[in-house]
Amino acid sequence: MALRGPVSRLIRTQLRHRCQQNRAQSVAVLGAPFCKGQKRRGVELGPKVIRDAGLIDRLSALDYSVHDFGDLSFQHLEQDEPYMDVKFPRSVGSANNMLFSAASRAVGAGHTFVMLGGDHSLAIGSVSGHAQQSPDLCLIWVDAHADINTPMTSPSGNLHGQPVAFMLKELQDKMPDIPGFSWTKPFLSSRDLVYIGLRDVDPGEHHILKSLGIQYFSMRDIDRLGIQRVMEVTLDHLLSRKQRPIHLSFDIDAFDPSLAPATGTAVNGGLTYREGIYLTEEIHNTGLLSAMDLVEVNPLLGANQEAVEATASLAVDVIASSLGQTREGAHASIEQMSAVKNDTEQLCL
Ligand SMILES: NC(=[NH2+])NCCC[C@H](N)C(=O)O
Ligand SMILES: [Mn+2]
Ligand SMILES: [Mn+2]
Repeated sequence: MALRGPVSRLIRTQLRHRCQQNRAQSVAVLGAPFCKGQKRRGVELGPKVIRDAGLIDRLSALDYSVHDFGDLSFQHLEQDEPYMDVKFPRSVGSANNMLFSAASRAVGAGHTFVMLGGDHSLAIGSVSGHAQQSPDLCLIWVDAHADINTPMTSPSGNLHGQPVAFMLKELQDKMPDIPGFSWTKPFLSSRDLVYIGLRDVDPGEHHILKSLGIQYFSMRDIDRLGIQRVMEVTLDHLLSRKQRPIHLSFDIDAFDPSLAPATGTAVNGGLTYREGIYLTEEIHNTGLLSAMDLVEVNPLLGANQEAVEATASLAVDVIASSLGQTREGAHASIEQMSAVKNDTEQLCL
């Protein structure tokens, strides 16, 4: 029986809106094959192995329209002397400037933005590009490391250990003028950031975390509280005052090296598979994830092909789960089915 009259018209209008909302759900994937934020070759191959592990098909199966924008191509700079102890400042600055524009455009066009690294220095461009469109965003940083060194505190001079220092307003007067970074401006308050998974924090970083009162959950905290409580407190901390867009910056080395061996700065005692997936499921369930990074997959550092594939496939699982893949299965809603079949009789089911 076909539905007629004002009620059915109302239902059909609502269906159309739902359908349009669903269609508006689109993901932009962008590769950033870049390695100059650290010294080991191979992390620039991250986007390729993550795509080869089936990322695009997995996201398409989740009912998104997936826009794969390919990889950025970064220019090679011949002259890039260290500044203080900071390595490759101009290369890192210019790569991030490109990424900044791309991220801002993707988010501005209404996509959920997924950046495939590359090393973690790329979060400077990715998060600041996102913030350009969503100034009230909050940041969840999942990592064995805090990546909040300043050039003065960094033990290595590697910029992948420093991206958060470029973002925080509270660290503005601790940051020198580094060549290549004149385009950056701090945009994040320390209360809008939460770390999960820390277990290798440098003394200068520890001092910054404590003196700014940054909310963090080390692996020890996860042992004590359990991942469920950690996510509850994380989301409460970031969202209880107001609902706002989330940026998830996920370093694959947050996982235990037995699960993610192909990475440059592996640290024992990391997240289990189930903790990592629960964490991303909870972020998805907020409905507020607006951009994410998946960084530090380095296929040249796996002991063999199997190790590389395990790491890349874990990266795909993290992204898919952040974007709504569930462990309990799912079926299309009645609204979706009726919209697809263009048949309101489905409603009688
Ligand atoms: N994104 C990463 N994997 N960072 C590792 C950083 C290691 C160390 N804390 C440093 O600053 O050099
Ligand atoms: Mn790390
Ligand atoms: Mn990192």
